[in-house]
Amino acid sequence: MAKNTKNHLLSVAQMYEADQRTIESGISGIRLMEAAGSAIAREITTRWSPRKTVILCGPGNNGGDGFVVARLLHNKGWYVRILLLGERDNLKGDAKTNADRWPFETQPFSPDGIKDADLIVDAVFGAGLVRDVDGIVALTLKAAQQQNVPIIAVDMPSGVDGDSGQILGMAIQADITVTFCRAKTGHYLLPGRTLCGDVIVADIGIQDPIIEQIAPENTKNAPAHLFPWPKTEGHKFDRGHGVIVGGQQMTGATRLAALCARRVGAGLITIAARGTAYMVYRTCEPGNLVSNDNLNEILADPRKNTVLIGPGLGIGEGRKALVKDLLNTDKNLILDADALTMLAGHNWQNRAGETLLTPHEGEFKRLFPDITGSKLERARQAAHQSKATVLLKGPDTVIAAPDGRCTINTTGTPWLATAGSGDSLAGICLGLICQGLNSYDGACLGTWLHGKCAETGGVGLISEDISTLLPEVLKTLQK
Ligand SMILES: NC(=O)C1=CN([C@@H]2O[C@H](COP(=O)(O)OP(=O)(O)OC[C@H]3O[C@@H](n4cnc5c(N)ncnc54)[C@H](O)[C@@H]3O)[C@@H](O)[C@H]2O)[C@@H](O)CC1
Ligand SMILES: [K+]
Repeated sequence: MAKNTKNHLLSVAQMYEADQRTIESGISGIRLMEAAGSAIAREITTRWSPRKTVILCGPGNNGGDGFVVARLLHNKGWYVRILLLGERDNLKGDAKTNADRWPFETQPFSPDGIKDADLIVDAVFGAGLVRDVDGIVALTLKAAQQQNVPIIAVDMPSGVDGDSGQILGMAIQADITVTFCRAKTGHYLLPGRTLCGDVIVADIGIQDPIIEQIAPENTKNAPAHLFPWPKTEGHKFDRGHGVIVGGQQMTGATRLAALCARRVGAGLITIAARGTAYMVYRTCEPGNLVSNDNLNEILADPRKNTVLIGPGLGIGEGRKALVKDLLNTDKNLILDADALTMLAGHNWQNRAGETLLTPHEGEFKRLFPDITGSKLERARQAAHQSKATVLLKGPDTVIAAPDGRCTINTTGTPWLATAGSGDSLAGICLGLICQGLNSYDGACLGTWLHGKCAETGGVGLISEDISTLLPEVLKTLQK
């Protein structure tokens, strides 16, 4: 059966491979370029009326796409000028063919060349960006930015690395970015995601089986069908029994996590608590089970299958020993916040249960000080090293599995940057994993739901709202 590959994200190398395989299958490069240029022209003409347009063409095939756009807009009666980087005679292949189809002069790159533009098409660099943008290109792109008119980026905003989303030298801020076949990882990793504006993925005739053969390891967002809907004949014990190691002082963190775990359908949640905190938990939400038994005794019940430790935990030798002991159990384990901090320098081993680590950037650096690279690559390496699913938090959260798969999450709002938001996310993941999702699926779906709650809540969101918003978000998943 054909797989749904629409959520897959390609690396730049995979995009070249998809182009190449398509060309080998009998669709010429020139046809692909015509389809790419047509898609861009279509996106422009459906949004804007004819106006003075400047197309910035680079020396490669991104520039070739620009020549196609110029021709198609000109044929529709638009006034179009092209600024070309480098010599027209030096163009090669499909880009040369399309430059030859442009019967007018081109002008060299210069800030002055932008002056009368009412709309700018950035066809300078796409997949082929290999070094920092500087010199006359940087000056011309800056002038384009200062012109304050709509900017349409072809494939990627020039200066943004298609894999990492990082800026090479400088980059242009686009209003829309039209890319081809599938989005690339750099479209969704920051700062690339912001610089792209709206991302439009256009079909240029690359067939799905080619993407299936390439089998991209990166995706965007969790498939919603993973949600473990309660069954009519189900029982609370079929829906998992999660345990949260309750914080002694910051009891709110544990309570937020427990609420979220229950909202996503966990059958039972037990808070393991000691001392005065035990009474706090006993007198709060009545739907939580609360136990002050020894944690080993609590976990002796095999139905208690998943443990969350970290929210509000604090740091200390006893607590560190507790985290290490949990790593030696066969329970599914979600390690968050202080639990992660205490594992700096840990020698990671394969575990019997599922393991999910949910660090923010600071915790990640303490846990994996030697890992460098793009956010995607760092999460992937950390998952490989720790043999655990790694959920690297941020506005562009990345979830990585030890087998190399990664998901970039795109839901959420800046209102999630608030105390208690991470505890809620850990709780959602606990609720999903205790119901039987593996740690990767649970983390991907959990992050997606968490972000959707923020989008649904809108402005003024506080962490207490997240669990309350979950039912509204879940309703949108029901067919
Ligand atoms: N068959 C294909 O491969 C297709 C490619 N398409 C387009 O082709 C693009 C990729 O084309 P290319 O591989 O030619 O790459 P690009 O056109 O993105 O850039 C390559 C050129 O830019 C130069 N360059 C790179 N970084 C530079 C810098 N910082 N300063 C100055 N010069 C720099 C390189 O030396 C090379 O000449 C895609 O982004 C897409 O727009 C589309 O037409 C669809 C089909
Ligand atoms: K571009």
